[in-house]
Amino acid sequence: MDMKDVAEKGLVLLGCGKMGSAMLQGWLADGLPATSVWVKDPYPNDFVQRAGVHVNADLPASPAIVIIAVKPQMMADALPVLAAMGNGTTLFVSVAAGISIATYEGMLGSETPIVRAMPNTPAAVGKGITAIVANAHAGDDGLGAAEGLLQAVGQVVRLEREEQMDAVTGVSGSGPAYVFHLIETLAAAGEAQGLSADLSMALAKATVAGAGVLAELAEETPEQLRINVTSPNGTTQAGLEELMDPANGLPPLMLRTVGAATLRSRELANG
Ligand SMILES: NC(=O)C1=CN([C@@H]2O[C@H](COP(=O)(O)OP(=O)(O)OC[C@H]3O[C@@H](n4cnc5c(N)ncnc54)[C@H](OP(=O)(O)O)[C@@H]3O)[C@@H](O)[C@H]2O)C=CC1
Ligand SMILES: O=C(O)[C@@H]1CCC=N1
Repeated sequence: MDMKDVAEKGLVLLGCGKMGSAMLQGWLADGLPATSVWVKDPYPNDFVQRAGVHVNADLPASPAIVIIAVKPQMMADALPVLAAMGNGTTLFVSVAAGISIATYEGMLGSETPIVRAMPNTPAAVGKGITAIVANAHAGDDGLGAAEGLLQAVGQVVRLEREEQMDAVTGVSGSGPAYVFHLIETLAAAGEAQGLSADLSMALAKATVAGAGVLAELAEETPEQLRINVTSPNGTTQAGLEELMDPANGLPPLMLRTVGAATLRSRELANG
C-alpha cells in the first residue's frame, strides 16, 4: 500500500483532537487530498471543519487506513463503529498510549492488520518522531504503509518489541511537554534575575529551539556540544554544577519523570 492507495481508498481518522489534528495538518501539507479523509469526532475543531475533509459523514466500507486517535479511556465507546472494518484489508494504526495490539485484536478481530504507533505533537510542523510496531497480519506491508504515512510528519523508528512502547511514550510521546516546561522554567528563572517576562521568554524559546536544531544537525554528540559551551570556571560551569547535581539536579529528576510516564503508559493498558 502506498499514498496513492490511501488517496484512492480513503483514510479514516477516529478522534481529531490535539494529536489527530497535528498529524492531519502534516498529511494535508504533504499533499494527501482532503477529500480522501473521513474524520469522526463528536465536536470537530475549527481546523477540521475548515480543512475540506469529510466530517462525521458515512464512512467508506473498506478504507485503506484507519487512524485511531481517541483517548485510551474513550476507546471502548469509540471503537465499535469501526468493528465491521476488522478482519479485512483495512490497516488500523493506533496512536493511543498504553492500548496493546492484543486489545485491538480482541475488539476488531484477530485477523485485523494493526500497527501500534507513538507519535508526538511536533508532527504538526513536520518534526515529529513516531515509533511503530505491527502485528503479524499487518506484517512488512502494513509496517511500510504506516511508516510512509508517518514519515510525512517527521522521523519514524521501528521497534523490536511492543513492550518498548511504554518507555518510548515516556521519552518522546510525552517528551515535548518536558521541553515546553523547560522553556517555561528557563523564562521564569530569567525573570527572577530581573529580566522582563517578554524578553526572558524570547531568550528561552530561541535558546531551546536553537540548541535543538544544533543537536540535530551537528556531528558532535549533545555531550560535546554541552562541553563546547562550558568555559573552564565560567558561567556555564557554575550553572551546570546545580543542574547536573547527581543528588538534586536534572539526572535524578529526569529518571523519575520518564519513569512515572512509562509506568502510567503500562497502567493505561489495564484501563
Ligand atoms: N497529545 C499528544 O501529545 C499525544 C497523544 N497521543 C495519543 O493520542 C490520543 C489522543 O490524544 P489527544 O489528541 O491529546 O486527545 P484529545 O482529547 O485532544 O483528542 C481526542 C479526540 O477524540 C474525540 N473523541 C472522543 N470520543 C470520541 C468518539 N467516541 N469518537 C470519535 N472521537 C471521539 C475527542 O472529542 P472531545 O474532546 O469532544 O471528547 C477529541 O477531539 C490519545 O490516545 C493519546 O494517548 C499520542 C502521542 C502524543
Ligand atoms: O499524555 C498522554 O497520555 C499522551 C500520550 C503521550 C503524550 N500524550
